[in-house]
Amino acid sequence: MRAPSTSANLGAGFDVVAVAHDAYVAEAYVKVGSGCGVEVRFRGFDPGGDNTVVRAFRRFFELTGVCRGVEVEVVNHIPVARGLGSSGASAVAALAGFIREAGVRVDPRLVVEAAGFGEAAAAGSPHFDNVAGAALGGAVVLTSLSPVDFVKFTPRLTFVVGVPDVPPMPNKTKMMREVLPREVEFRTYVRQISRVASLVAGFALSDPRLVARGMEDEVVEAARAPLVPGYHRARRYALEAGALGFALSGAGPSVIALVLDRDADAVKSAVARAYAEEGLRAEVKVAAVAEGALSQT
Ligand SMILES: Nc1ncnc2c1ncn2[C@@H]1O[C@H](COP(=O)(O)OP(=O)(O)OP(=O)(O)O)[C@@H](O)[C@H]1O
Ligand SMILES: N[C@@H](CCO)C(=O)O
Repeated sequence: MRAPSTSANLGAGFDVVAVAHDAYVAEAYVKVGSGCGVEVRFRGFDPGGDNTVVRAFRRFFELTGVCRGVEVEVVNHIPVARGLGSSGASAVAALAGFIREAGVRVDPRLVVEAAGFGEAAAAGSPHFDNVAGAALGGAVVLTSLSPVDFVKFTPRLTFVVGVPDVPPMPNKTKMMREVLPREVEFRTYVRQISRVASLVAGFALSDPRLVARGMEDEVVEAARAPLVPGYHRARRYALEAGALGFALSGAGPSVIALVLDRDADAVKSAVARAYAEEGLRAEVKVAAVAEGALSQT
């Protein structure tokens, strides 16, 4: 089973918006037997015993009242701790693999809720955006956090994803959530909800210029950008090269630019040049919106 990489937030949509893209994938190979409990092995990066997959299954079995013996092998091609949803995608791929192998029908909202709780192993607190994107694909908007509910759109969008090769900060997402302001000024709040409205309208109308307007953010990115190597130069060069919008991918350090197809190569080169001038190695890819893991169940 495969689950796509995702970019959460997209600027103003903190914790409630994510897009799934074909930049990378996480794979899970699942065997279902008798008994009750899950054993997970990781090929490549191993996050240790308390990981998102184990926590997601634990929550899934609680929510569904179903418990089976499950063996999972995860092969994660999504760069870890880079803001591309690696922790969430591995849990979603594993759960979707279980659903297919066990031949059960499950409300997608339960899958997203279980995997989102699993994210606490990575981020210190549950968040549902990355896992909703990995499960459903497309552009997902969380319309309720408790109980979890969402709307999926399938806009035709093209992105450039920049992944700087910087030493992973320990507990990166947890730390990036701790630097966020506790309060915002009311007029700031109103500007932000206008941006989220623009994100949603842009997804619904498949209008990249509306989506781009929602990728502005003066709360979360303002707090996080100073901690992200290359962010400002990559943003400036991407916009100068024709990008419509630019944002941190999730909690970073990766970045995501929204582009028209005709500008994709120019923006990709501009972002690569920005990182090179910062003395950073980076992988920069053009990516399209991807389908989610549950489309294969
Ligand atoms: N199944 C898993 N796969 C990857 N990382 C995991 C997993 N379970 C727990 N982790 C922990 O989470 C960290 C990566 O999660 P983190 O949230 O920091 O980044 P990410 O998921 O790659 O991207 P994003 O910022 O979009 O969430 C790893 O350093 C690891 O310690
Ligand atoms: N919405 C989460 C996404 C983490 O990838 C955050 O920004 O902390």
